[in-house]
Amino acid sequence: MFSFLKKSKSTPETAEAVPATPVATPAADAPAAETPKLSWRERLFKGLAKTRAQWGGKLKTIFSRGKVDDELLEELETLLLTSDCGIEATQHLLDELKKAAKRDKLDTPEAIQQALHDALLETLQPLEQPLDIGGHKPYVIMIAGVNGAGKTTSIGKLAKYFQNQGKSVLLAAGDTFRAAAREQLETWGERNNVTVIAQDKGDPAAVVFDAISAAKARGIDIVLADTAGRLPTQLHLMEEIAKVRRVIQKIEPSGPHETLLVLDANIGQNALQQVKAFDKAINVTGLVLTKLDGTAKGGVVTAIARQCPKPIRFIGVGEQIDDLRPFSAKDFVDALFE
Ligand SMILES: Nc1nc2c(ncn2[C@@H]2O[C@H](COP(=O)(O)OP(=O)(O)OP(=O)(O)O)[C@@H](O)[C@H]2O)c(=O)[nH]1
Repeated sequence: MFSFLKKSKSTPETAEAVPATPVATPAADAPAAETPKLSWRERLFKGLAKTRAQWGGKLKTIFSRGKVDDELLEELETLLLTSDCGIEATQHLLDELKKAAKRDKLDTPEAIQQALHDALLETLQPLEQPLDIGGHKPYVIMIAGVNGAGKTTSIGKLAKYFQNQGKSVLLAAGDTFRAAAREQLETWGERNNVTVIAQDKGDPAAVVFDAISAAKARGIDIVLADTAGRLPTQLHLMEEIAKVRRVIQKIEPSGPHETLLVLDANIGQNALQQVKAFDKAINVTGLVLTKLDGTAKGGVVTAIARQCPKPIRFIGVGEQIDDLRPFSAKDFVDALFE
């Protein structure tokens, strides 16, 4: 019933190989079946509980004064900084609040809270740019990030997400460094009933090259290419991933059509360095922010918005297959204030 394909160097890919039959099966939902099904908004709300807990009570106390004075601004500054908003975004939000207070003569806790809500929303809105996968077939998405950021898991979730939109997907197991990553991807592929192109050992660029050839031969809509985790300080590995990108361009000159950097939200402010370093090496076009459920550092999205604005294509708020969705600034901000 599954059609994933494990490929080795000695068995070159051909168009006649096992055809992909990318149809979601009930098995794709198996891990989620034991828990009650929550809507995405409910899961987002639950996922952001830690960040909200950090804000919630404190915001009420801070805003209870009912006027925007120096003391309020100082307390709010501390709260925003401890939520990992970063200095630049914190200053921006405080300035916006001061402006609104003057303009609209804010004099109730509710009005001040609403003004902060609106300033946050305005700051994050530009990052809401959903991925448009039209225009190229196959649409090649390269996934990068540091070790353990959630790349392989996100690929599994994305495969399901795209299948639900009626798209066929092929996975490239470009993490040839960690054997378990390949196995993990194959498990995800099996669950989602999609082909996985893998090699036991070898060159990640070659795996991705083969995967794109296979996708072209089979008329697949989307290639999701995994890569091994690496730190921006490991220069030889950054060069390796830059090579993967160059090799993609050899077989698909317009690709990769999206280069996603996966960031673990727990790293807070370090996210900024990672975006800058990966962007330099592989021209990052979008972000996936994972593990927002495990952190009180959700404020890092505002730091990203102000200091290295890249579209946040998806956010992850849990380990289940449905726990990754496109970023909606309004849903995100609402979930922080509800
Ligand atoms: N709670 C939570 N856990 C997540 C989320 N996304 C990924 N994880 C978990 O994070 C861990 C690491 O995920 P992987 O997908 O293996 O990370 P990776 O980036 O592929 O790791 P390497 O291959 O070692 O670089 C796994 O236990 C995942 O289940 C999320 O949104 N929330």
